[in-house]
Amino acid sequence: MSASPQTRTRIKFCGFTRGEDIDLAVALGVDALGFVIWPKSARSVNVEQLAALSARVPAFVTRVGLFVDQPAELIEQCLPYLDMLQFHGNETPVECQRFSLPWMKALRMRDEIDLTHEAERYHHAQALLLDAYRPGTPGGTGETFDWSRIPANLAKPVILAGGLSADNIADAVRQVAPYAVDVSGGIEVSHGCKDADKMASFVRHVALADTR
Ligand SMILES: O=C(O)c1ccccc1N[C@@H]1O[C@H](COP(=O)(O)O)[C@@H](O)[C@H]1O
Repeated sequence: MSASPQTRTRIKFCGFTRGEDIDLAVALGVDALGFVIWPKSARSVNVEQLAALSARVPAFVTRVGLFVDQPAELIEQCLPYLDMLQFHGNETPVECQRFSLPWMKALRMRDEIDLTHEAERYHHAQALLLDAYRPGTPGGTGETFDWSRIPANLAKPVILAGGLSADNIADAVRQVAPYAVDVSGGIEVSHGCKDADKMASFVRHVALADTR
């Protein structure tokens, strides 16, 4: 539910593990930086690493913690270092809502998903993040999905994710007109290590698409 007209597509870069990559993303004007707390990810950081990386993020840049069906106690430990939560597993609306921070719910685009219903179900979410579906993997697959499956006028802001890169982001922004876009693999040299040129090119292509 968007209250005001959108002027530009917001950008979230996800999966930071290195301070120098954070500095580059901030310099590029990226709106939100994601930290994967899920330990099975090749991009995961623990609470101590999160604290150190989070301290590097200046004011007015949103620090997002990504969790996949993890214990509430662990999430509570991370809260002081975050501004927003990203639930990327099978968390229920009640489970997402029990913390003191705003949150987004990631939905994987399996064939039978009903996004209108999910938007009602997760009505306390600030946004819905739409990602590709690969059985057995919660996300970060580097795969795209058919963007035409996203209904127009969904009751929640859409954060488009899944296999985005400088090569396809302009098409994605023009076709979907999402509130924001989120990328991890498409701006990396290797898992958790971001590529300065890919990050800059991604931001440039979003801006170009926004102006047309
Ligand atoms: O990045 C991960 O390792 C990850 C692990 C578990 C769930 C989600 C994960 N990342 C999120 O997945 C999407 C798409 O990533 P990609 O651009 O296709 O690599 C994005 O929202 C990441 O935040």
